[in-house]
Amino acid sequence: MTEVLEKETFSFQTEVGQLLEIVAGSLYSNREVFLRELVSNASDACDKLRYAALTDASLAPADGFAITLAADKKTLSISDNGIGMNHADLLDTLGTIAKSGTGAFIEALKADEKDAPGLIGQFGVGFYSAFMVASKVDVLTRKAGEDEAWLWSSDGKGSFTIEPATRDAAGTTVTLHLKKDAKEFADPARIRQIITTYSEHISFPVKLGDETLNAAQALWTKAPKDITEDQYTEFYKHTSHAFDTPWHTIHNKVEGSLNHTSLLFVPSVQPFDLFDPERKSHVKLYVNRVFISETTKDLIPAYLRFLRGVVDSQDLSLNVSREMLQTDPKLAKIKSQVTKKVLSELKKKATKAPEDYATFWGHFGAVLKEGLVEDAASRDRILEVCRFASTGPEALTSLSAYVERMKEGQDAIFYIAGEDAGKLTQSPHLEGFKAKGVEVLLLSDHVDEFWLQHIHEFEGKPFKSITRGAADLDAIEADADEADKDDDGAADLSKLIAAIKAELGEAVKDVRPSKRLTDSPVCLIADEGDIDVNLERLLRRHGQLQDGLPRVLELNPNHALISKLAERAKSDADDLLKDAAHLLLEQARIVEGETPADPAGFARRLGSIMSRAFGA
Ligand SMILES: Nc1ncnc2c1ncn2[C@@H]1O[C@H](COP(=O)(O)OP(=O)(O)OP(=O)(O)O)[C@@H](O)[C@H]1O
Repeated sequence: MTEVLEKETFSFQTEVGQLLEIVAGSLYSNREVFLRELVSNASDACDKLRYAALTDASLAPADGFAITLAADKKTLSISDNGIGMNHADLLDTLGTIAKSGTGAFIEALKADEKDAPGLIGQFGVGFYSAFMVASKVDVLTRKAGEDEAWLWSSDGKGSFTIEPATRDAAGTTVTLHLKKDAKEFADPARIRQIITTYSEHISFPVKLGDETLNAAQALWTKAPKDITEDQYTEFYKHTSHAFDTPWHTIHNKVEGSLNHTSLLFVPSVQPFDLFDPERKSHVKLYVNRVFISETTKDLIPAYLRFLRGVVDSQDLSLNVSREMLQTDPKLAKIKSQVTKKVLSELKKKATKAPEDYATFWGHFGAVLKEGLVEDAASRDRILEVCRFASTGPEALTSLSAYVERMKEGQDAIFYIAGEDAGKLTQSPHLEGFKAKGVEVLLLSDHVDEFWLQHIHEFEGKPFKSITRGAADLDAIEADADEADKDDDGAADLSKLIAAIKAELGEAVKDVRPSKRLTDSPVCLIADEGDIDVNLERLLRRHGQLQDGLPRVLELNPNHALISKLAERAKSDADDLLKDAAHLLLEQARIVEGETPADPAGFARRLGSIMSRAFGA
C-alpha cells in the first residue's frame, strides 16, 4: 500500500451526502436505535475476526472478544476488538453505499420522512445513523494483522477525513460527539436501558466500565420457552439490521445424525434488495456459534432469500475454508431440511391464518414461485403454499381449492396470464368462462410464465391458458341460471371468415368462430402449439423475440356486429367489409393493451367508417 502520512479529505458519495442530510435533519422518536446499529456493527466485526482466527490463531484477542462502551459528559464511544478496517476498507465502507436501489431509497426517504426509521432499517444505513445524535463522529481503527491505524472523522456535512493514527490492538472505536439535544446518551443509566432493550442477545459481552450489560449467550442456543417475543424481535432487528417486527419466527432444533439449530425470520416488509439480480441469501451460517458467512446460496435457496436469521451446526467442520464448506454434502442436507421446515411452517400459516398469509403472499409470493422452476424436489410442497388470484369466490385460492370447485365436465385448470391482475379481469377471453361459471386463475407475476413451462398439471389436471388454443366449453355444465341461453342467434360465419382471411392475409394465422366470447365481437389467441400471448409479450420486451407471431382472430358468432358483417359477406366483399376486417384485428390488439400494428391505417379506416355512419 502507498504510504499516507498526512490527513486526507474526501467527499462523501453523492447519495451518502443526501442521506446524511436527511438522517441528521430529522427528529426521530426512537433515535436511540443508533446504538443498536453501532453495537451490531461491533458484534459483526468480532464475528469476522473470530472466523479469521480459525486459520490464524494469532489474530484472536488474548482476553477474548468484547464490546466496550465508555461515556463522559459529551461523548459516547463504542469499542470492539474485532476485525478493524484499513485505509482501503474505510474508503470503501464509510463514505459510500455500495447498494443497488440507493437512488430509489433516497427518493422514498424524501417523500416520507415520517417513516424514515423504517426505511433506513430496510435499507440498512446502520453506521450513518450515528449522525442522528452526533455532530461529529470519529472512527479510530486498526485492521487485524496490520500495523497501521487510522482515524476517520466527519461532521456528516459532505466530507470526511482519514489520517494516520495509533491504536494498541486491532479493532475499532467509534466516538460520537453528542449533539446538544442528545446528551442523554452519555448517561450510564440510559445506555444500560438501551442495551438491555436492544442488545441483550448479542453473543459477545457488552461492557460499560467494569459492568457487563448482557448475558452474552447466543439467543438461538436457548430453549424457545425461555425466549420472549420481544427478544426474538430484537434479535431479528440486530441480525438483519431491520426495523420491522417479523411476520413469522421459526426457531427449530434438529437432533440426530446431523445436528443443527435454525432461528429464521420472515420479514413483514419487502427488503430493498428482494429483486436484486444477485438474489443473495441473508441467513448467517454459524458453525458451533462461530460466524462463517452470510450470503451463501448453499444454505438457503434463492427463492427463500426473504428469510433472515441464523443457522448453526456443530457438525460442520470449522477447519475448512468457506468455499470448501459450501460444497460439503452435510451443508446440502441442512439446506434441504431447513427448506422443508420453512415450507411446512408456511403451509401451517396458509391454512390457519389465510388472511395473514395473504399479506405474506403479497410480499413474497412472486419470489417463492421461483422455487417451482429451480427446486424440482420441493415443487409439490411449494405448490401447496402457492396462492392465486382468480375469478372465483376467494380473493386468493390454493390450487386444491380450485380443483374442488371445478365444474362437472371441466378437465383443466384454466388460467390467463398478463401483467396486471386488474386488467386481466376485464379480458374478453374470460367472457365465455364467466358465463358458464368456470373459474379462471389470474396470473400476473412474470415468474408465472416460467414455472408454467415446467409444471403441466396439478392433481392430474392440466394447466390450460385461455388465450391459447381452442376453448371448448361445450362439455362443461353451465350454472342453472345460465343453462337456458341458446345459440339461436349464432350466425353462419363461413363467408365472413373467408373474406377476412383474404383481406388480412399473413397478418393472422387463422380466423375462427369463437366459443369463449359472449359480449365482445373479437379476440386474439395464440394457436395451439404457439407461444402464449403473454409470454410472447415478455420475450419481445426483453429482446429475445423480434416480431410477434401471427395470431388467430376469433369472431363472436352471437355478436350483432359480427352477424351484420356475416350478412354483408354473403355478397362480394366491398371496401367497407375490408376496412372492417382491419379494424376488428386492431380492436382485438387494443383490448389486449397493444398498439395498432398500423396506426395510420387504423385512423384512416376508422375515419372513413365514422364518416359513413354520420353521413359526412
Ligand atoms: N466496528 C466496525 N468494525 C469493522 N468494520 C465496520 C465497523 N462498523 C462498520 N464497519 C464496516 O462498515 C460497513 C458499513 O456499515 P453499516 O452499518 O453502514 O452497514 P452494514 O452493517 O454493512 O450493513 P447493513 O446495516 O445494511 O446490514 C460494514 O459493512 C463494515 O464493513
